[in-house]
Amino acid sequence: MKDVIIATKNRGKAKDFETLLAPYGIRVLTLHDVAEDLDVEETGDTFHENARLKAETVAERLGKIVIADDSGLAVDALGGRPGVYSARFSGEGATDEKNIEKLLGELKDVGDEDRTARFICVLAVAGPGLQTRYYEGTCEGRIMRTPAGENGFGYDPVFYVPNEERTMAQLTPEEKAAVSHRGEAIRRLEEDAGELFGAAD
Ligand SMILES: O=c1[nH]c(=O)c2ncn([C@@H]3O[C@H](COP(=O)(O)OP(=O)(O)OP(=O)(O)O)[C@@H](O)[C@H]3O)c2[nH]1
Ligand SMILES: [Mg+2]
Repeated sequence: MKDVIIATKNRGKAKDFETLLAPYGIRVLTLHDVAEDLDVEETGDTFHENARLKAETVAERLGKIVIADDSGLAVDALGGRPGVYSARFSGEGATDEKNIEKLLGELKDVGDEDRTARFICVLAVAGPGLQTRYYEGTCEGRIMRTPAGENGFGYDPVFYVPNEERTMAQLTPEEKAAVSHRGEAIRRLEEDAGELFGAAD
């Protein structure tokens, strides 16, 4: 069993990574396991910048290779918002529920045709002696008018995936892994995984 460190405190993300990496016999460690006290300020304007900040700060602290994930929801009718601010959309003390409420409020008068959106995920891999690398994934969908489904996290209950004819939160973890932005980014990283993390046991 190999350990891979994901520089995140988001338990929903961590679960996504567990599902994605379990087939390779990889155990996921997060900041809750390796550096609970570390809070990296996400001061960047782009997913790449914030992913780099998180990956490089944690890699430097631990002296190990780490993966960071910066991700979010871009809604066309909102000019790409909430984007890099997805986690903080509803302001101080934001929760998934409050973020969804704000999103549905802003889209209240937007017709079905114009509710297109995408999830974006940028993974950064940083480590000692390594030039930081990036892997990107996206997932196209539409914003529902009411939440549906219990799985996943964040905006998953209001993100409808046309090909699956269900919301992201109505998919099983394995189904989400197959279609999500995070899944696509991990599959791109896979090509370099042997070199970065050593051959799987
Ligand atoms: O419904 C969703 N399904 C997903 O699959 C997903 N991926 C990202 N998001 C949203 O985008 C924010 C990331 O912001 P983010 O990258 O800064 O992460 P975070 O602050 O939650 O944790 P950390 O990794 O920074 O510790 C999250 O909180 C969510 O609101 C998602 N929502
Ligand atoms: Mg964050």
